[in-house]
Amino acid sequence: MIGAMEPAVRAAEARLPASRQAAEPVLELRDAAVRVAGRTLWAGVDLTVGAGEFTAVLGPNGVGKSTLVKVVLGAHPLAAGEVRVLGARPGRAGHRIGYLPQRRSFDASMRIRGIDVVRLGMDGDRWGVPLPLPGPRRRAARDRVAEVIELVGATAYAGRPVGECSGGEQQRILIAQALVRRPQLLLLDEPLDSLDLSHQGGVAALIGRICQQEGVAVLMVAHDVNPILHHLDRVVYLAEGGSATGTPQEVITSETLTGLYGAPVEVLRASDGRLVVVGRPESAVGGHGTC
Ligand SMILES: Nc1ncnc2c1ncn2[C@@H]1O[C@H](COP(=O)(O)OP(=O)(O)OP(=O)(O)O)[C@@H](O)[C@H]1O
Repeated sequence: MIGAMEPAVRAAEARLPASRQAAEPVLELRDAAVRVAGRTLWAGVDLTVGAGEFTAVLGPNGVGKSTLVKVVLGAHPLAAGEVRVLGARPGRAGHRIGYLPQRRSFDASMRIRGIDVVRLGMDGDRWGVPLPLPGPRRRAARDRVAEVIELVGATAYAGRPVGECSGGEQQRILIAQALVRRPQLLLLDEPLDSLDLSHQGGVAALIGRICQQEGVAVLMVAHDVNPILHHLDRVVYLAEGGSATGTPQEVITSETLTGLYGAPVEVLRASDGRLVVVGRPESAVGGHGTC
């Protein structure tokens, strides 16, 4: 097992402005391990995420990436170690966390408009008929919905039925919904899944911008690191029983992945900068062999 790469974390933190270095971490995991159905999925995860930082969770299918997100949400317990979310135990942060679950999309017959989907992020967790908000609060809510729709670049189609929107447009609407209550931490579970390459690039750039402009920390499960590679501050790479944490340049190397898998793995860089991982059980950096 490869533990956390503390020098890597220190190097990443040294790049941050002093105000952000001093602030309390948004998310901290210390020597964390998870068991599911009597099996240790991953262990030794050490991770510190500060405001405005973009972290990817990588690893093969079934290794426990979504389970890590559930740990942060407080929906799955750790078997060992510690986790702190916004200075408290998981499950206490409420609307300070925005969450986009895996494989959410809308049926083509869905008539609700994009703007209404975003507005549901404001108060959709409350049961019953909503009480009318007083004027100033109603205006503030409406302005925030418009602001966040503009932020994700969805103004042109937010008034259309969401079922008529493309996969990439729906993903932007859903990201807007997760952002509408100004979360400090955004959890995204494979938001690029099923998008074509150009939409992947657009949504990846959007998420990078959200980190920088809004100061939101993002933890994103990804199956292919390449679309987000240039926006990332660090990665958590999970493998059966172990983990490695650091900048992409430190973790996605032949040496680190060979140690993590306990079998020869080669990381190649294509002429366009994409990473290609060869000789391991299943791809988590791109397509198997090439990407
Ligand atoms: N409630 C459960 N009971 C038993 N096993 C479970 C349960 N929930 C998850 N698992 C198992 O735990 C493992 C990790 O699941 P998880 O969804 O976290 O993996 P993942 O890395 O996100 O996978 P993928 O890349 O395929 O989405 C899987 O083998 C899954 O079958």
